[in-house]
Amino acid sequence: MTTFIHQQLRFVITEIDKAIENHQQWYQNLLRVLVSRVPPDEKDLQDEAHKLCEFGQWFYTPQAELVQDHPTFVSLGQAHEKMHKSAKELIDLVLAEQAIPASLFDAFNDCLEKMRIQFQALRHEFAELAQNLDPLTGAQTRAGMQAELNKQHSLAKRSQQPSALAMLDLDHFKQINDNYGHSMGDVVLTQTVECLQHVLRPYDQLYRYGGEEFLICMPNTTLEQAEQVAERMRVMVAAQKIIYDKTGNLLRVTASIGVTSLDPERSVEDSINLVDKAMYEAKAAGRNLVKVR
Ligand SMILES: Nc1nc2c(ncn2[C@@H]2O[C@H](COP(=O)(O)OP(=O)(O)OP(=O)(O)O)[C@@H](O)[C@H]2O)c(=O)[nH]1
Repeated sequence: MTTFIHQQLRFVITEIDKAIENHQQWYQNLLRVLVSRVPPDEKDLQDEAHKLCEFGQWFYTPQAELVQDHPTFVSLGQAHEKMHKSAKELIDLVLAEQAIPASLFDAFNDCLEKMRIQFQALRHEFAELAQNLDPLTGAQTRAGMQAELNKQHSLAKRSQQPSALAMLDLDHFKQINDNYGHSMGDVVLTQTVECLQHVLRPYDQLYRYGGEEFLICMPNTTLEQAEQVAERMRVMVAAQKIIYDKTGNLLRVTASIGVTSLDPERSVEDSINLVDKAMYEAKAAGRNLVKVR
């Protein structure tokens, strides 16, 4: 499944809001066609009417590519298409000066209601996703962290599926703020999260745990694999090219990373404490290091 960044989520929510409003307006016009026999909109008479309304024009273009595979969007796409096809049947009958059977009108209303429910479900889902993302970096906030860790913990207990945690803290971050300014510090945080997201798999979870500290939960990952991922993250963070002035001068940043397993035999809190300890060991041993506990 696609991982969305905060800005993308906001953009999609705006499109959903527009679609809800436009379809409200569209429905009123349809009623005028059906009841008062005003001429219909040409677009509604086309077989591909669902691609021609404003939402369709957005949904069926590359612009909306990032949501087209999303399961709730797939269902919405189907409900939306069915509703437009059903509306076309009603309009065709009106144009042929035939009565609309009550069953057909009921079927249309049913489609309309299903589509509205899908829109609301999507809005709710995306608003919730956006709420749980840190607006600066796009990493997840700690809001949903405990629930996710508990879930992985009980999965590990029931199915013997190993999970691992990593705690990553940027080194001497205060100096970055002091030397280059707080807004440059913000750029470093944002760029680092982007860089980490390239290393992580879609089902890994990246949480902003504190200012410049991130907790990573890696489901279905052994301790050895987690150490390799952490090593890749360390190398990628250190290799980042962060430009800090107009002449293209680069700023370098490194990270200290602790790794441990989300061991079903101990509590989630104990695993977090342990991964934190491992991260501090990496700091104490000279920084820009991975330590496993
Ligand atoms: N720019 C920026 N700075 C932040 C943010 N959140 C926390 N910080 C800063 O991060 C710095 C963290 O500093 P310290 O905890 O002293 O750690 P450090 O300088 O990274 O040193 P070590 O962790 O020991 O390597 C503080 O100066 C915070 O103000 C943020 O959102 N943006």
